[in-house]
Amino acid sequence: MTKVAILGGGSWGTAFANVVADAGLATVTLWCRRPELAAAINDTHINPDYFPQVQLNPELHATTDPAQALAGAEFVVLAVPSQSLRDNLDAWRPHIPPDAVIVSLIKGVELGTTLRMSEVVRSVLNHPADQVAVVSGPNLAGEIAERQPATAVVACPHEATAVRLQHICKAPYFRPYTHTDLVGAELGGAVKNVIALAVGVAVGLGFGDNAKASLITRGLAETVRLAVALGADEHTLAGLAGMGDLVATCSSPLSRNRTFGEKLGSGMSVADVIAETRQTAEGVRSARAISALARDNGVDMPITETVVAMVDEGLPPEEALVRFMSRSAKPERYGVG
Ligand SMILES: NC(=O)C1=CN([C@@H]2O[C@H](COP(=O)(O)OP(=O)(O)OC[C@H]3O[C@@H](n4cnc5c(N)ncnc54)[C@H](O)[C@@H]3O)[C@@H](O)[C@H]2O)C=CC1
Ligand SMILES: O=C(CO)COP(=O)(O)O
Repeated sequence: MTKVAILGGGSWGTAFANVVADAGLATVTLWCRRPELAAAINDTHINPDYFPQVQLNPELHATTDPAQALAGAEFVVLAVPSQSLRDNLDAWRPHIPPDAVIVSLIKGVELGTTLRMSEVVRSVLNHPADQVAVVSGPNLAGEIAERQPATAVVACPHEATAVRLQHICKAPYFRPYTHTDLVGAELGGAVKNVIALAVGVAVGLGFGDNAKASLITRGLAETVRLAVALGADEHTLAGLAGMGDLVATCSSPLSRNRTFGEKLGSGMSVADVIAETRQTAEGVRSARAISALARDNGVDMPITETVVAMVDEGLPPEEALVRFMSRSAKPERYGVG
């Protein structure tokens, strides 16, 4: 059987490891940071910290030893926060088989370098582009852990690699589609977290569906502008990794990014929201990196910039709204192509 290592026993790492175990074509080892979590998964087949109500596949094995997780792995799946990935990869590098396919589940952009996660992987591991893939799409981990139906995109510039990955994660409730547009799939996932934050703010301010739909649609427009400027196919963003993920995340109270924004919009300070947010809300730190990437490429991303102003510069949500609504009048389509 194919050997798969999944590095990161948080919500998506656990849920995705369960998908691969349920798909039944691979042996799956989940690397967790904490020994008590690994022991609970091995002994009870439950991840008590993230999904206490879910019975995981009993074939799923957990360990805190990266060497054990990575020995002989044909697929190495990364499920840690975007801003720690580089340090994690540095530590794991000696154990990662050079011919393994590296799969990023991570939806973020690195602060400082503005690199996408696949670029961070390649810069640390020197893996060829054909051996680096991403999984993205409307994939709220809580629903997938409960084995509710979902679809996803598995993207790799080398189509045969995407097909191999598709096979090992195709479970009865999880339907992955292949794609070769890695850039589009990655940016769709990263930017939607920022847009979900903005939608959350609108919800927290008490606004209704017109405001939400406007942010989702204009959020997609600025995602497309950035992605196309960086070489993506604009149609990718009309698919699961673009519109699909954006709609799911912006509509769901399960979304950590939307919830973060909702708390800001209802009057909490950024520091207070950060203090009570236990799981990763990627949009909070990736917003600044995405806005820098946009600026470097001459792309206008007003929603992203407004989120940066609220999260990093303390702009009150009410003022952010005024700033956004008073921008100069424009045609609906500009700056694409
Ligand atoms: N939760 C979800 O519904 C989905 C999440 N994602 C993406 O997956 C990535 C991981 O997110 P989640 O699993 O949701 O986050 P999480 O907060 O639930 O789990 C993060 C995991 O990384 C570990 N971790 C945190 N800091 C670390 C560090 N410095 N070194 C090593 N490990 C560290 C934690 O112990 C935990 O196991 C994010 O980029 C997120 O955007 C993508 C799709 C769905
Ligand atoms: O990426 C996700 C759904 O596809 C999860 O969104 P949050 O990180 O906002 O919870």
